[in-house]
Amino acid sequence: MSFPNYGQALFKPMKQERHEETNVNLYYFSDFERHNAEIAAFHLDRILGFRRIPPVIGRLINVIKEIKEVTTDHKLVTTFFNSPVGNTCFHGHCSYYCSTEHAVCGRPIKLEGSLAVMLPDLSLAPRHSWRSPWRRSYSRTNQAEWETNSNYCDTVKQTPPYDRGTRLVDVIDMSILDFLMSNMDRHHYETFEKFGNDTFLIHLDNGRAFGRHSKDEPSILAPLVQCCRVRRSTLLRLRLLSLPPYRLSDVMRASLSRDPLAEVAPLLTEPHLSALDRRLETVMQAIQDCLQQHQHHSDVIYDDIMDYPQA
Ligand SMILES: Nc1ncnc2c1ncn2[C@@H]1O[C@H](COP(=O)(O)OP(=O)(O)OP(=O)(O)O)[C@@H](O)[C@H]1O
Ligand SMILES: [Mn+2]
Repeated sequence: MSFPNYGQALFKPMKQERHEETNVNLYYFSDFERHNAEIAAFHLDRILGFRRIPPVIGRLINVIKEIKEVTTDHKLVTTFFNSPVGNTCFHGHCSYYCSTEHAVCGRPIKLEGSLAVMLPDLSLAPRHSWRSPWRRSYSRTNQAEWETNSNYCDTVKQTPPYDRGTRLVDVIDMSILDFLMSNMDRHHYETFEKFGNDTFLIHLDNGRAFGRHSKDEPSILAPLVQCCRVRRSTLLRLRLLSLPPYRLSDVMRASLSRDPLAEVAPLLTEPHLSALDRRLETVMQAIQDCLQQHQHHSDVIYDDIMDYPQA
């Protein structure tokens, strides 16, 4: 979406009700994208102290006044229609999913959506897209190597850029974030090319997170479990978020209540918030198991805050 002041944002419309859980027969790669997941992922990433997801905010949009009547895309205007119950819908033009069957509909003209801050244009700030070493196979029949080889991390650790610096612990942070929000769709992550290899990661596309609250997906934690490495700053933050006064679900609830869409309905339902606390316990237990399996704490804990005193 482009604004009159030339600002841009990436818009994802609401596709699914907040209380709906992803159908158990759907593979992760067929799941819908959820606008509230994009918003909640931004908040969670910030609460974890990572700040690798560009800001995302919710908006209730009037599809006639704020899209149809002001767009300069004349083709888009021709795709607006009224649904049988009188809601205003549109589908735009693209190669897949741009048809009346996959239209986006207002109620009757109001549409919820997420707006992500647009990163600088690729011509100004080129980004490198990195395939995650723990990428899923995106197939109903094939397994990825990490699913069958329990020594997989040893290979990753020897492969640049994971063989030095913080890249490996960055990917492990990413797996903790994804496990907490149950995102199985992290096929890639990005970096700004200008900053070389010693730089922070960027996590775009979080729309398939927060699909199920009643089930956890342990395989998302494979990088942590297989490598038994974690940043000390991450561990300290997770510990803090396990304490009653800073309970992750409470901090998330408070943070999400500041989003404009919270006035329509809470961004995450209570079962999703409790799932965060349950999954955080699982992460803490995984780190505990690693510490027990290793002789020295420093084998497991990557000390990235050396001037901060040990507990
Ligand atoms: N905040 C952003 N700023 C700039 N570009 C972005 C932003 N978020 C996503 N993109 C780019 O837009 C494209 C599509 O975004 P996204 O992956 O979220 O949508 P998608 O519908 O899930 O697409 P895909 O099927 O490719 O995963 C990606 O190439 C991504 O690099
Ligand atoms: Mn995607």
